[in-house]
Amino acid sequence: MRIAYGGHPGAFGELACLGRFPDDEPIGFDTFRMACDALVGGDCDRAVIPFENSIAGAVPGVEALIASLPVTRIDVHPQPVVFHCLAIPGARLDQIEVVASHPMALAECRHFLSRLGVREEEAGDTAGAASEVAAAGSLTRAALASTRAAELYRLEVLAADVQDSADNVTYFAVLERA
Ligand SMILES: O=C(O)C(=O)Cc1ccccc1
Repeated sequence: MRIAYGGHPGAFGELACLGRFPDDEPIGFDTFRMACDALVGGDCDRAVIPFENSIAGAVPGVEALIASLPVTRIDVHPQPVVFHCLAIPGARLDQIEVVASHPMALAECRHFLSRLGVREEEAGDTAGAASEVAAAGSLTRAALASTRAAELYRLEVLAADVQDSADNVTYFAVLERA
Protein backbone atom coordinates (compact mmCIF):
# COMPACT_ATOMS: atom_id res chain seq x y z
CA MET A 1 0.00 0.00 0.00
CA ARG A 2 0.95 3.66 -0.44
CA ILE A 3 0.75 5.53 2.87
CA ALA A 4 0.46 9.34 2.71
CA TYR A 5 2.09 11.61 5.32
CA GLY A 6 2.78 15.33 5.58
CA GLY A 7 6.44 16.24 5.25
CA HIS A 8 9.76 15.07 3.80
CA PRO A 9 11.68 11.83 4.44
CA GLY A 10 12.85 11.88 8.07
CA ALA A 11 9.68 13.62 9.31
CA PHE A 12 7.87 12.08 12.29
CA GLY A 13 4.97 11.37 9.92
CA GLU A 14 7.28 9.09 7.92
CA LEU A 15 8.43 7.39 11.16
CA ALA A 16 4.75 6.88 12.12
CA CYS A 17 4.04 5.31 8.68
CA LEU A 18 7.04 2.97 9.02
CA GLY A 19 5.98 2.05 12.59
CA ARG A 20 2.32 1.37 11.77
CA PHE A 21 2.83 -0.04 8.23
CA PRO A 22 6.35 -1.54 8.19
CA ASP A 23 5.83 -3.40 4.89
CA ASP A 24 4.28 -0.49 2.96
CA GLU A 25 5.55 2.59 1.15
CA PRO A 26 5.43 6.01 2.88
CA ILE A 27 4.73 8.86 0.43
CA GLY A 28 5.49 12.42 1.62
CA PHE A 29 3.36 15.46 0.74
CA ASP A 30 4.08 19.14 1.38
CA THR A 31 1.08 19.60 3.70
CA PHE A 32 -1.30 17.47 5.81
CA ARG A 33 -4.07 18.69 3.49
CA MET A 34 -2.25 17.39 0.40
CA ALA A 35 -1.64 14.02 2.12
CA CYS A 36 -5.39 13.75 2.87
CA ASP A 37 -6.27 14.78 -0.69
CA ALA A 38 -4.03 11.97 -2.00
CA LEU A 39 -6.05 9.51 0.10
CA VAL A 40 -9.43 10.90 -0.95
CA GLY A 41 -8.39 11.03 -4.64
CA GLY A 42 -7.13 7.41 -4.65
CA ASP A 43 -3.38 8.11 -5.16
CA CYS A 44 -2.75 6.64 -1.68
CA ASP A 45 -4.43 3.87 0.36
CA ARG A 46 -4.05 5.31 3.87
CA ALA A 47 -3.01 8.65 5.39
CA VAL A 48 -1.20 9.08 8.73
CA ILE A 49 -1.77 12.58 10.17
CA PRO A 50 -0.73 14.00 13.59
CA PHE A 51 -3.61 15.49 15.61
CA GLU A 52 -2.41 15.74 19.25
CA ASN A 53 0.88 16.01 21.15
CA SER A 54 1.47 15.26 24.83
CA ILE A 55 3.35 18.56 25.42
CA ALA A 56 1.91 21.03 22.90
CA GLY A 57 -1.71 19.80 22.67
CA ALA A 58 -3.86 19.77 19.53
CA VAL A 59 -2.20 20.21 16.13
CA PRO A 60 -3.94 23.37 14.80
CA GLY A 61 -6.44 22.74 12.00
CA VAL A 62 -6.14 18.95 11.82
CA GLU A 63 -9.42 17.95 13.53
CA ALA A 64 -11.31 20.39 11.27
CA LEU A 65 -9.46 19.06 8.21
CA ILE A 66 -10.34 15.42 9.03
CA ALA A 67 -13.96 16.33 9.78
CA SER A 68 -14.30 18.11 6.43
CA LEU A 69 -13.27 15.11 4.30
CA PRO A 70 -14.85 11.75 3.36
CA VAL A 71 -12.35 9.75 5.47
CA THR A 72 -12.66 7.34 8.42
CA ARG A 73 -10.26 7.23 11.38
CA ILE A 74 -9.49 3.51 11.68
CA ASP A 75 -6.74 3.69 14.30
CA VAL A 76 -4.54 5.98 16.41
CA HIS A 77 -0.76 5.48 16.24
CA PRO A 78 1.20 6.88 19.23
CA GLN A 79 4.60 7.98 17.92
CA PRO A 80 7.40 8.75 20.43
CA VAL A 81 8.96 12.08 19.37
CA VAL A 82 12.58 12.90 20.24
CA PHE A 83 14.09 16.10 18.83
CA HIS A 84 17.73 16.86 18.20
CA CYS A 85 19.27 20.22 17.36
CA LEU A 86 20.94 19.60 13.97
CA ALA A 87 23.41 21.70 11.98
CA ILE A 88 26.03 21.27 9.26
CA PRO A 89 29.28 19.53 10.21
CA GLY A 90 31.64 21.99 11.90
CA ALA A 91 28.91 24.16 13.44
CA ARG A 92 28.97 24.86 17.20
CA LEU A 93 25.92 25.33 19.41
CA ASP A 94 27.14 28.76 20.62
CA GLN A 95 27.28 30.01 17.00
CA ILE A 96 23.65 29.15 16.19
CA GLU A 97 21.43 32.21 15.58
CA VAL A 98 18.35 30.70 13.90
CA VAL A 99 16.54 27.43 14.68
CA ALA A 100 13.95 26.23 12.17
CA SER A 101 11.25 23.55 12.54
CA HIS A 102 7.56 22.77 12.40
CA PRO A 103 5.62 25.05 14.83
CA MET A 104 4.64 21.99 16.96
CA ALA A 105 8.32 21.06 17.28
CA LEU A 106 9.24 24.62 18.35
CA ALA A 107 6.42 24.44 20.94
CA GLU A 108 7.72 21.10 22.28
CA CYS A 109 11.27 22.46 22.77
CA ARG A 110 10.45 25.78 24.57
CA HIS A 111 12.96 25.34 27.42
CA PHE A 112 15.85 24.52 25.10
CA LEU A 113 15.08 27.39 22.71
CA SER A 114 14.74 30.01 25.45
CA ARG A 115 17.99 28.84 27.08
CA LEU A 116 19.74 29.18 23.71
CA GLY A 117 18.17 32.60 22.99
CA VAL A 118 17.87 32.11 19.22
CA ARG A 119 15.47 33.34 16.55
CA GLU A 120 12.81 30.75 15.67
CA GLU A 121 11.74 30.10 12.09
CA GLU A 122 8.62 28.10 11.22
CA ALA A 123 8.88 25.39 8.56
CA GLY A 124 6.33 23.09 6.91
CA ASP A 125 7.82 20.04 8.61
CA THR A 126 10.80 19.04 10.74
CA ALA A 127 12.63 17.14 7.99
CA GLY A 128 12.08 19.96 5.48
CA ALA A 129 13.72 22.30 7.99
CA ALA A 130 16.68 19.89 8.28
CA SER A 131 17.02 19.64 4.51
CA GLU A 132 17.01 23.45 4.21
CA VAL A 133 19.69 23.78 6.91
CA ALA A 134 21.85 21.34 4.92
CA ALA A 135 21.22 23.18 1.63
CA ALA A 136 21.97 26.62 3.15
CA GLY A 137 25.35 25.42 4.43
CA SER A 138 25.46 28.15 7.10
CA LEU A 139 27.21 27.68 10.47
CA THR A 140 24.56 29.85 12.17
CA ARG A 141 21.45 27.82 11.24
CA ALA A 142 20.02 24.73 12.94
CA ALA A 143 16.88 22.59 12.77
CA LEU A 144 14.92 20.55 15.34
CA ALA A 145 14.33 17.13 13.79
CA SER A 146 14.76 13.36 14.12
CA THR A 147 17.84 11.14 14.12
CA ARG A 148 16.68 9.83 10.74
CA ALA A 149 16.63 13.41 9.36
CA ALA A 150 20.20 13.91 10.65
CA GLU A 151 21.33 10.81 8.76
CA LEU A 152 19.42 11.55 5.55
CA TYR A 153 20.63 15.18 5.27
CA ARG A 154 24.11 14.51 6.75
CA LEU A 155 23.73 16.89 9.67
CA GLU A 156 25.46 16.73 13.04
CA VAL A 157 23.67 16.49 16.39
CA LEU A 158 24.71 19.63 18.34
CA ALA A 159 22.33 18.80 21.22
CA ALA A 160 20.33 15.59 21.70
CA ASP A 161 16.88 15.04 23.28
CA VAL A 162 15.98 18.74 23.46
CA GLN A 163 12.18 18.36 23.90
CA ASP A 164 10.69 19.67 27.18
CA SER A 165 9.62 16.22 28.38
CA ALA A 166 11.42 12.89 27.90
CA ASP A 167 8.22 10.92 27.23
CA ASN A 168 6.98 13.16 24.40
CA VAL A 169 4.37 11.41 22.23
CA THR A 170 2.45 12.57 19.16
CA TYR A 171 -0.80 10.80 18.28
CA PHE A 172 -1.32 10.16 14.56
CA ALA A 173 -4.75 9.43 13.06
CA VAL A 174 -4.68 6.50 10.63
CA LEU A 175 -7.20 7.35 7.91
CA GLU A 176 -8.84 5.47 5.07
CA ARG A 177 -11.37 6.58 2.46
CA ALA A 178 -14.92 6.59 3.86
O1 LIG B 1 7.15 17.76 10.83
C1 LIG B 1 7.11 16.54 11.15
O2 LIG B 1 8.10 15.84 11.32
C2 LIG B 1 5.78 15.95 11.35
O3 LIG B 1 5.59 14.78 11.10
C3 LIG B 1 4.76 16.79 12.05
C4 LIG B 1 5.13 16.81 13.48
C5 LIG B 1 5.82 17.89 13.99
C6 LIG B 1 6.18 17.91 15.33
C7 LIG B 1 5.85 16.84 16.14
C8 LIG B 1 5.18 15.75 15.62
C9 LIG B 1 4.81 15.75 14.28
